[in-house]
Amino acid sequence: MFEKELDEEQYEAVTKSQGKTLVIAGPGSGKTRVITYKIAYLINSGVKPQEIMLVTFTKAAAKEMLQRAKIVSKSNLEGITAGTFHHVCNLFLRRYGSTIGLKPNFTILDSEDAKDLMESIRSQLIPKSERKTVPTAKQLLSIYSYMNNTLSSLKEAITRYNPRFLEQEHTIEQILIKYQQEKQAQNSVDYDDLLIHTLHILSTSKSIRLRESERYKWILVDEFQDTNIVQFKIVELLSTVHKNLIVVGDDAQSIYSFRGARFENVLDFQKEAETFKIQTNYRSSQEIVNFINEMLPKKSIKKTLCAKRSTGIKPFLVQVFDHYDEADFVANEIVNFQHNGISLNDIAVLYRAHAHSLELQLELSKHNIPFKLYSGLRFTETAHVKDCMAFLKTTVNPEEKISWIRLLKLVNGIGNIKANNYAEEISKIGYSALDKIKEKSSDFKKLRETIKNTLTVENPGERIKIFYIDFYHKKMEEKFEDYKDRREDIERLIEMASFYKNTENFIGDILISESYEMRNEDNEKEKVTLTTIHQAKGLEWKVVFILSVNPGDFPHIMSLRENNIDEEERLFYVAITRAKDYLYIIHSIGGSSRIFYGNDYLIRRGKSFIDEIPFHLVEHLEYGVEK
Ligand SMILES: Nc1ncnc2c1ncn2[C@@H]1O[C@H](COP(=O)(O)OP(=O)(O)OP(=O)(O)O)[C@@H](O)[C@H]1O
Repeated sequence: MFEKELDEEQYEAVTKSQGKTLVIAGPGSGKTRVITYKIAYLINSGVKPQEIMLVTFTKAAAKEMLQRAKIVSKSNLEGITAGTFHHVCNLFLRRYGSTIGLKPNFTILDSEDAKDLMESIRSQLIPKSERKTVPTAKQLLSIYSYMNNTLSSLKEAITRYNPRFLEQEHTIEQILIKYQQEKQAQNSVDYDDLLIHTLHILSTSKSIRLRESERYKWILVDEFQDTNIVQFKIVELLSTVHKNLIVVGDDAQSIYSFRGARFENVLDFQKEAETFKIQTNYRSSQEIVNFINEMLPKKSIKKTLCAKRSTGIKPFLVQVFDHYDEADFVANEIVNFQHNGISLNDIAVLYRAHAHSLELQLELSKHNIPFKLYSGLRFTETAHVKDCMAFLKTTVNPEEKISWIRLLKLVNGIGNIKANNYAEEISKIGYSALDKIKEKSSDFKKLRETIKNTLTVENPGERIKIFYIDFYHKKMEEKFEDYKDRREDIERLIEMASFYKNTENFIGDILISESYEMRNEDNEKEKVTLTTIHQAKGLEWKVVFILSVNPGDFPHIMSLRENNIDEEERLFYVAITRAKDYLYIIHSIGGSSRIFYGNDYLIRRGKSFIDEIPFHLVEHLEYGVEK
């Protein structure tokens, strides 16, 4: 059965795997195929669908695998349990939730609901005057979720999230206790509870554990490298009786530790499991595979991929001067590919952080190249960039009310009505109206002062910088949980703006590129994909560009500071393994000046992936000039 459809290693993994089994699947080696055929193989060997559980990372993956398995097995697979951990645990709790006091009609709070509940508890428990120092509802949920998904203590979770909140540990604990009580009183659970409650029931009730694990003769887990400790324990407990736990994954592609994924699950499981490796790569050209083999992350299980495809072109290692040259280079290459008949849909640009794509977004717009973003909003649509642009607009055109309203609403104590009234006033009589506004808060005075100070400055970059340092950075910390990432965007915005002599031109360029993009949103079919590497997981393109492979950008600045770059190595590995035919790794010698960190030189001396690249495996290109 299936000898023709599978290669030798896949065949072994499908037909010989039983008991505790770890299938280490290299990138592009056909993980999906192995799982699909394993299901079909089991069915054809007489296993009933209801005796199989398949757990996947996304709902879409489960659907795709089942569809294929149905075709291969010629069975409708009626009764199989398949889906994400959340799905599987939800089914479980519908049956057994009553043992921990959940009524069968319990409801699930989605992330928004959970945030609303947390917010209301936070407001109830913390007096208004003290709220500033307490984490926001979103931050509290992140801490809570990390604690649940890693089974760590509150202290550990806070330390990992942001040690500055340690002072608030007691308060945070009170809020979280109340949050738990409230959920229980409302007969509801959040996403994490689905896992935590399931684990609790399975660990404490022997009869349920035996009944369920008697039922599931085979448990298959996809993307095992990204499971957390709770998920790992759940599938172990569910396979207590038959012990047929087949997990498939690639330890070298584990990239979700920030969410609690535990790369060590693979290594721990390997100690007690039989291991199969599938190492034929069906995706990339021989040259790219040679390169991939050399870049295997150091701490991962040894594997050597063997390319199935014929030879192609070596990956390109491109040295540019700075981000502008980088954007210019990529845009030009994309135009060339287009001329050579390659569809824009076959091209992707990958980066470590959304901020690295900003110049490119503008450059693609200038070249009329449509693109879609998998990660984040368009630069110009993000709230913090819009805030800065609103400020900038008020400095050139006091008559524009929309920008004034946006800006004034940043001030504590100014809501919609006041902001509208003040904006009306300023648009009529100009900046002098600012002095007539009777707002006593120091916040407002600060804003007024900031505006006045910037009016005498020519350079738009300098204007945003003053606005940011004197006023906005505090607002950003209050408003956004991910303010650190957003700070990078602001740095880039300042950097871009500083190339312009006059503010009107800068605003014009930014807004025109934005309106071009809006116009072309829906009617263009072919688009280049711009995505973070995290979002590119599992996907593939003919042409892949990896941007900003500079110390501090990628590897990320935080990982360099913490001297923890293992996960960055795995991210780099995920990135390079997405390419089928053309791979470009781009780094800059100039780099960006990190205005607010001020320690750029230090960081730039940190680890660089470029130093690790065997030079004979890549084609070298240089682009751009020293400015
Ligand atoms: N035995 C095979 N013969 C021909 N093509 C195969 C075979 N096995 C897998 N493939 C093809 O290889 C490609 C990569 O497979 P798949 O997307 O499942 O990889 P993967 O292991 O999930 O990779 P990654 O982890 O890098 O995302 C697919 O196009 C798949 O159809």
